[in-house]
Amino acid sequence: MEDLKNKSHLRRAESDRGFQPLIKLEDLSFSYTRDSFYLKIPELLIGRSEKLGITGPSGCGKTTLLNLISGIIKPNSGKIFTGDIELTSLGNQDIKDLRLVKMGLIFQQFELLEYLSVLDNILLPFRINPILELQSETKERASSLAISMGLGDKLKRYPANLSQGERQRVSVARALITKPELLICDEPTANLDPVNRDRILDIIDSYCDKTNTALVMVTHDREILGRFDRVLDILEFSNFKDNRGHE
Ligand SMILES: Nc1ncnc2c1ncn2[C@@H]1O[C@H](COP(=O)(O)OP(=O)(O)OP(=O)(O)O)[C@@H](O)[C@H]1O
Repeated sequence: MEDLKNKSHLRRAESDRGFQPLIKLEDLSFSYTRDSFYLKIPELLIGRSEKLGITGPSGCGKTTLLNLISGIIKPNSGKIFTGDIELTSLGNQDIKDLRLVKMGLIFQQFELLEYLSVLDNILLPFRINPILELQSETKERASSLAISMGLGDKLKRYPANLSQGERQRVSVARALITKPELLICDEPTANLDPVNRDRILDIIDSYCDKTNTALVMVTHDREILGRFDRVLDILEFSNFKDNRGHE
């Protein structure tokens, strides 16, 4: 348990270079309507190149926290900052734009569009939002991301003809195509075997290391906790009760 609370990376970052968090949550509280579940987070700072793992039992609020950080849902009170921008002060369209430009999202179920090819799935953020301009350089970047993930010969295929591991690699490439400052992953390896799990995690790790991209990943898998700079147990912040007596 002590390991889970180890904040040495953050303290090191703070003392090394006058710590400037990429994400800051302040006095945050959140509950779903008429639901007894709530999250209360006095303060949470995520460093600019930090790798943060989020754990806790099913239903304790891990996905809820990711949705708050990415602005998909809004807190009842408190503030969320992305760099200098107060996300919680923005309107819905500005939040969407901010998410699109600064964050890459990867989900357990891959969330690929079945009627688009691998290449078009990777380019999706550019196709659905006019604030991102699709240039020939972007297509070249999509191809090289795909090649670096072992998908170079599958750019014209459709998701139905891919393996689970390949589908998740496409969704990782789609999350990285916008060069996000923060990669948000909700159990990205839950549907993969150990070989594909490690391949995906190695791709994400080395991309984040090379580009100083921050990473926030929800996981149930204790075997991968050693990959993170810090691991946060959401039970610290929620009033979650489960049938094994956790409170
Ligand atoms: N849209 C919603 N409306 C009402 N309650 C919700 C909603 N989404 C989630 N909840 C409840 O909020 C709590 C936290 O849910 P959340 O999905 O964040 O948990 P989790 O830790 O990610 O769970 P899991 O590990 O099973 O994915 C749960 O009790 C859940 O039932």
